[in-house]
Amino acid sequence: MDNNPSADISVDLRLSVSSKAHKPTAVFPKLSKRPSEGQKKVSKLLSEILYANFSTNSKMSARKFCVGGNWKMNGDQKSIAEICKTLSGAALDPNTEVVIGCPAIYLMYARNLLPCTVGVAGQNAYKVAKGAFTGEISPSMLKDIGADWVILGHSERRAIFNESDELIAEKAEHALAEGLKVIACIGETLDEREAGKTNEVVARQMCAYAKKVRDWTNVVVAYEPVWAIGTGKTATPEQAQEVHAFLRQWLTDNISKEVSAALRIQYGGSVTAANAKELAKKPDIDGFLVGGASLKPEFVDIINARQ
Ligand SMILES: O=C[C@H](O)COP(=O)(O)O
Repeated sequence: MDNNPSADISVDLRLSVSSKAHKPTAVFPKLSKRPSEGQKKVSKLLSEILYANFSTNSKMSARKFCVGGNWKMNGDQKSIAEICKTLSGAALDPNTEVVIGCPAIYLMYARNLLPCTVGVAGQNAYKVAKGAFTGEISPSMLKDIGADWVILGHSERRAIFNESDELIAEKAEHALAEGLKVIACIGETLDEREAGKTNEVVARQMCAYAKKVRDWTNVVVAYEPVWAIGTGKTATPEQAQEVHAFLRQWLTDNISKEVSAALRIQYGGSVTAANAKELAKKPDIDGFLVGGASLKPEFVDIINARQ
């Protein structure tokens, strides 16, 4: 039997977990006598395999909650100063990353008023660094004035400004190359949902990003069902979780297990202080992208939804 360590061993797969180290302490074969060398080898191997899986799961639960406020084309100096004052004076959950998507013209103004722990995002950026592109702004310009993020592929950019999956992916590729972090939006319309095409649509949008994005470290995906945006019709926590779980599996199948475990997926669409806590309990919802409510004091409660 020593020569064939895998033979005749029944293994107890339950993990003994140290709450401090978050590491299984041991996995031992059930033995009626002292373990042989072969059995010890099998036990060690199983411990390593299980610890590797456990580590991946630990990373999943360690995804830092990330809440974005997308102010869209709203605000002026006075109202922005008020929102920034509210955020500066509030006790924000230190375990939640906060990003404000501000109209480009007020980005530097907001940057100077917001706490330094709050990130600032452009709401769009073009796919090249500079040139004859009247009206556009580039990722390097955003970086130059203190933004560290950009929101790309929002459904309003897709629907109103006819941005294609391909253009959005090119923008993401360039923004990442310039050192910005990207909130990459996806989501289905009501017609697509009612036609049973939700998964197909979000997979197509993810595929487009995946053709251009090589390193997902600085990407957060925002799943925003278009029918829930600005309508007051939030996806139920179950509906949102179902799509987030599909996306997680899509990432495992098409990118890698590691990216799937680490990538944060936000939910967006009529998130309010009233529904944020329940949504935040879902295992694959790693934050929110908030429109209307991010302009109100209740945004603080949304940021703190996990407390
Ligand atoms: O980017 C944010 C989304 O469009 C959600 O907007 P909303 O919270 O007003 O529905």
